[in-house]
Amino acid sequence: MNTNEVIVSIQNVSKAFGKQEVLNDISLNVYKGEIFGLLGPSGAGKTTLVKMLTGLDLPNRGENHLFQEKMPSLKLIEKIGYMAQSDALYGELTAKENLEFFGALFGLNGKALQSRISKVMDVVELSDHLNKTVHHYSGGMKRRLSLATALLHEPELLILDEPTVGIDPVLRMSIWRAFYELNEKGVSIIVTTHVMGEAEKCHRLAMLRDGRLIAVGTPEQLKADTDSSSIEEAFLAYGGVKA
Ligand SMILES: Nc1ncnc2c1ncn2[C@@H]1O[C@H](COP(=O)(O)OP(=O)(O)OP(=O)(O)O)[C@@H](O)[C@H]1O
Repeated sequence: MNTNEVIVSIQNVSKAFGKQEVLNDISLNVYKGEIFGLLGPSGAGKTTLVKMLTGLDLPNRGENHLFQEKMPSLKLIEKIGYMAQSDALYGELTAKENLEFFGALFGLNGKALQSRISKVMDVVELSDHLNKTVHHYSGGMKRRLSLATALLHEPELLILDEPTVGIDPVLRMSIWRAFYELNEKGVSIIVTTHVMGEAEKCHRLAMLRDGRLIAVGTPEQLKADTDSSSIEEAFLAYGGVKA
């Protein structure tokens, strides 16, 4: 369901921590309706880039625009769902209590909040564990609950930082099914990964290495342009190191 409407515009963005340049002149558009992947090995700069897209960090040079609004912008908070790399959940609370807390932050309450909670728990297949203390959740369940918190306020754009890291292949497939279902309902998704198989599931991909953009395109284009039979081969052909 790709469209021509640009919802994320990354314009000549660079970022350094001290003397270490972590992102170098990145320019990139993401269109409404896309599942867009940021692929690169550990340390490539994926998290740094998505943090800037959510407004949690600022570039040293360049600008990020989301929905035609320069980031950071408080106005956009309701349009974005962000799932960070590490789960930001309260272990001593139940899943329901966690979701009530995060829902309240977005101004949800009463029946509307309870209805959203049951909907998002259904999406992540955790409905049977609503009243379980998060402390007793497995790592994979926590990832899925984090996704549920990102979905609560029905964001138009989901930004997911390695959402399936540490999750077994069966669960990974069920999470990707959830992404496709959300996408079919009009949600655009930006997802970071270093897993080649996941990159293949995205509509378009940006390949990052050492803070530089080395290629952008559909998985099919990237493979065809490098005469590769896999995304991994294409990544190496573009000058990436093994992710
Ligand atoms: N707050 C910070 N202070 C100093 N250096 C940082 C900071 N955040 C990130 N870095 C450095 O920036 C580089 C890129 O990190 P980043 O987390 O963006 O990479 P990544 O592609 O997301 O990697 P991973 O897949 O391991 O999460 C790394 O060398 C990291 O050490």
